[in-house]
Amino acid sequence: MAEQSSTKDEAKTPFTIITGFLGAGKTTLINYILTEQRDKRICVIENEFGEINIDEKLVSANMASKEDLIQMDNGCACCSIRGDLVRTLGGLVEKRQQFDAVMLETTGLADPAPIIATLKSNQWIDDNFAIDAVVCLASAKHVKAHLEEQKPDGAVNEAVQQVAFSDKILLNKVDLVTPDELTAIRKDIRKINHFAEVIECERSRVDLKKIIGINSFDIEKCIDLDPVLFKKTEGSEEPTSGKVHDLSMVSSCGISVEGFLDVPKFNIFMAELLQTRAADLYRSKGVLSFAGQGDQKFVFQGVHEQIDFGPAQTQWQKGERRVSKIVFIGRNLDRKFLTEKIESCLVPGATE
Ligand SMILES: Nc1nc2c(ncn2[C@@H]2O[C@H](COP(=O)(O)OP(=O)(O)OP(=O)(O)O)[C@@H](O)[C@H]2O)c(=O)[nH]1
Repeated sequence: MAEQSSTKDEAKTPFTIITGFLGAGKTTLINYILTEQRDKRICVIENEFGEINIDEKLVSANMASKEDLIQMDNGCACCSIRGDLVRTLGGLVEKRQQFDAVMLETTGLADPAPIIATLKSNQWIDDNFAIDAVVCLASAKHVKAHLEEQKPDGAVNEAVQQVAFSDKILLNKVDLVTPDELTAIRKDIRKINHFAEVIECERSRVDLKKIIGINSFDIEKCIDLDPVLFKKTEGSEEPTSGKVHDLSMVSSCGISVEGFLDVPKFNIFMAELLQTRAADLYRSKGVLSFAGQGDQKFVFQGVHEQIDFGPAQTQWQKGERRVSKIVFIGRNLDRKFLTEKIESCLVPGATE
C-alpha cells in the first residue's frame, strides 16, 4: 500500500469504480449519470473487453465534451493493462481540477481487487484521487448463474469478486425476475457481501446521491477480504495478489462488415444463434447498417438470450463508410462461422 497520503481526501478528485459482470448494466448506469445530472463534469474511463469498442459510441453521445471520455481498449484493467490505468490517471493529474469526479467502467470480466490494489499502492495516484466507492451492477436475471459458475482450480470467479469488493450493489434488471427470485438473489448476494447496501433498480436508474460523493470506500474491509491484496511477486512493480485471473475460457470475437445488412436475414441469424448458444454467449453487441433504413444507425445489445435492438442515438454521416461492427463475448466462439454467417446477411450490391 502507498504511504499514508499527505493530501486530505476532500482535496482529491473522487474516483468511482463501476464493476459488474458482462451486460449487467454498467454502460447504462454511466449514460444515466451523464444525462440525469449536468452540474458535475465527469471524466469517464472506459475499459472494454471486446475486440471492437462499441460502448465508446454508446457513451460518447451523452458526453458534454468528447475529451471527457478515455478509452482503454487493449486488455483488462485488472490484469494485462494495469500499467495503462496508472498512466491514464497519471495523465489526468494535471487537469484533474477540471473534473468533479472520475469514473472507471471496468470490463465485465474484471476482478476489482487488483484494480483497487494498483490505485492504492501508487503514491502519486493516491495523493490525487480518492476512491469514493466501488459500485457493482448485478443483473437480477443472470447474477445467480455467474456467481455459481465453477472456475478452474485457483482461478477467481470474477462475479463473486465484483460483489464481494463493492460498497454499493445495484441489483439491476428487476423487471426480468419475479419477487421470489429477487428475494433468493438478495440472499445469495448477502452471503458474499453483508456490508454493501443492495439497491434494486431497473435500467440502472438509481438515486445518484446514493452512489456518487458517498465516500464509502474502505481499504481495511478490502484487506480483510484479501489479506494478500498488496502482495508483490518478484520482478513485478504492481501488486499481484495471490489469485489467478484465468481468461482462457472466454474470448472476444469482433467482426466488421461493410455494406448493408438485410433485416430479416440478420434477425433470423441472431435468433438461431441465441437459441442454440445462449448459455455460452455472455454478451453480444453491435452498431449496424441496414438496407432500406436511410441514415439511421441501429444498435444491437444481447446478454445471453436477452436481446435489445433499436435505433441508435446517432445517424450515419454523409460519406461515412457503412461498416457494421459486432462483438461476441463468450465460450467456444467460432470466428469463421460467425463471420461467414454475418457476411451472408449482406444485401449484394446494395447502396442504401
Ligand atoms: N430488461 C432490462 N434490460 C436492461 C436493464 N438495464 C440494462 N439493460 C439492457 O442490458 C443490456 C446491457 O446493458 P449495458 O449497460 O451495456 O451492460 P454493461 O454492464 O455495460 O455490459 P458490458 O460493457 O458488456 O459489460 C443493454 O441492452 C441494456 O439496455 C434493465 O433493468 N432491464
